[in-house]
Amino acid sequence: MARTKTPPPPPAHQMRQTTLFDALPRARPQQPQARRAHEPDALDQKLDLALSAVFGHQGFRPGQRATCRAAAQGRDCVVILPTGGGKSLCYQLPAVITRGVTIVVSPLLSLIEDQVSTLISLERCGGVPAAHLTSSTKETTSRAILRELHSAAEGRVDYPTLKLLYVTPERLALSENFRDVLEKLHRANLLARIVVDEAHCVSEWGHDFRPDYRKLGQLRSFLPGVPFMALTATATQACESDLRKSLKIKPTAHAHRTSADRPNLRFGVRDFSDCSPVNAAASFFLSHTSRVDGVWAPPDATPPKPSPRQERHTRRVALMASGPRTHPHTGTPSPLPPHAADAYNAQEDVRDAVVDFVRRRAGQCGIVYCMTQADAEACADHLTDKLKDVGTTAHHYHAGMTQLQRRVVQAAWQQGKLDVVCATIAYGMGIDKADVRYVVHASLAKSLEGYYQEAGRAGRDGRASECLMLYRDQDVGKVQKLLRGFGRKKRRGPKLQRDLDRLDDMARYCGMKDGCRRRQLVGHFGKDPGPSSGGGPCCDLCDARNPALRPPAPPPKPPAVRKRGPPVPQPRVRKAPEVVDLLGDSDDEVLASKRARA
Ligand SMILES: Nc1ncnc2c1ncn2[C@@H]1O[C@H](COP(=O)(O)OP(=O)(O)OP(=O)(O)O)[C@@H](O)[C@H]1O
Repeated sequence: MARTKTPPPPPAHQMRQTTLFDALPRARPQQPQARRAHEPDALDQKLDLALSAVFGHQGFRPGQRATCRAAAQGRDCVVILPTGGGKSLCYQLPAVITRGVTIVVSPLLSLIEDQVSTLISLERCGGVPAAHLTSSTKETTSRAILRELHSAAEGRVDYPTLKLLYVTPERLALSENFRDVLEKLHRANLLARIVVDEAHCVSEWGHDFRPDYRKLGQLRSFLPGVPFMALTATATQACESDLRKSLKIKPTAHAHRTSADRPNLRFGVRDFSDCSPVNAAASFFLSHTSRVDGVWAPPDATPPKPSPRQERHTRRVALMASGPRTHPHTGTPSPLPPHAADAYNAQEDVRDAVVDFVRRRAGQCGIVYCMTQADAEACADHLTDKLKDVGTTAHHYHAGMTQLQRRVVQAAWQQGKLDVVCATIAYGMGIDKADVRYVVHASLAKSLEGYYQEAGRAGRDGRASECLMLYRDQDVGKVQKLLRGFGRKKRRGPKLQRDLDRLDDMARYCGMKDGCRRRQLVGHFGKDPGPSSGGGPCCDLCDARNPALRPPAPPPKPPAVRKRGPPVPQPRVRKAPEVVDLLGDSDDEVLASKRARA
């Protein structure tokens, strides 16, 4: 009987793994949930397999599959997905299934560290090999990374173990050695892709322009043919076309832009500048609470709250009665001039509103954004102090803390040991916590783009969440001053004008008395999303117009029973003019009081 010969095993160097994907168990790919426009091919199967085996997801989110396919085929990509839409997967998955290293340029250290630690701790596949080269990378680690890349590029090892290497744009711009290694990797066909995350930083039309991002386009000249991928959540049309030009994105690039709409977010503004009618809607926003199942409903029995103006007046009268004012934290007497006392009161009002808002959401997780580091600390102290009874914990987070302090606070918050983080915008990018139920801005954001990105940290799990802005019109002046700069750093020219225009847009959003805040926000980034489908959360202005959500009108008073008889003479009461002023009585009463004094 003729025996069939088994072929000899290939030489060891041919048995190498070329990608991490090859090391994965050959499980059957999961059936895709949605019907696809094309027949699933080998690439689709590879994507499905890596999606479940490496990342543990059951299906792709809108836009992810097409982007992963285009990236794996070596095309340029531009991806504009809302915050929490799953942009990272669009470059991490292709990085895992293609040969070579993917370089990810990202603007923020905390974002980079977050991403790397998530990737290396993906347990299903024993972790995706990822690292970063930033100012926080230890010298020995940096040297080891560069050594490995050089070895692979020079053919001393078959391929680099690293699949994803995160760098800051500054690092890329500064390090000759790093540029050199990129060139060598490219020549050895081991440079898979350059990813530009938070790509709006490339454009001067973006709200967070970084000059070093602008230089990224130069990489095209010494890395010809290397595909680029640009991703952002907040790019207006102008910003998108500028970043395409700057990064020299090819016309054949795959583009995916979804509406910036986040239907699970409810937007509101509470105006502390005056007692505008918007405040009625805003108080209503504050007094409503979300149930865990995401249905919006008024709280069961809340005692009627005095309006902010009434509260302010009560406090001023009490202040006048209590003699010279003392600082609440230091205890030192501070005879404030009248305008400063006003500002101080407004600040107190804002903090009280934050306390009130957080108290109604005790046990939920949130972020409070503050303008300065001192504000963030004071706000966290205030919340901790006032919310002891409901067990809410709060801590500040800002750039003035050491890296270790920041890590401890972030870890406690991520693990649910801390309810609220009071932060400056340093805490904005890179927070991947699914169950943030609210984001409160205790001060004005500089632009709608920045605001939407920060507010977008809420509700990444898709469940109903709230975004509240506490607004005082004097904040506009403060932010304008910051934007104009001081002394030698004074700014001029068209860039300053663009920033001031963005601030105007932000102030206009806060001052809206009509219309829909969600439509205003989403329309700013592209197409108007149209009116809310109803039933879900929308904004304070829409809710105020919705008869189903209007608080029940108080029952009519029974008519007073008049007794007939001669009129009883009333004693005349004289009011001191300052008291009349403080209580905000009507002009008629002031006039009457003046007449009485005359
Ligand atoms: N296909 C998917 N199925 C389930 N979960 C997913 C999927 N894709 C991404 N996610 C999860 O969604 C969350 C948000 O993803 P990611 O951080 O990539 O969002 P993003 O668009 O980068 O947001 P941001 O702009 O805020 O950085 C992550 O926890 C991620 O694991």
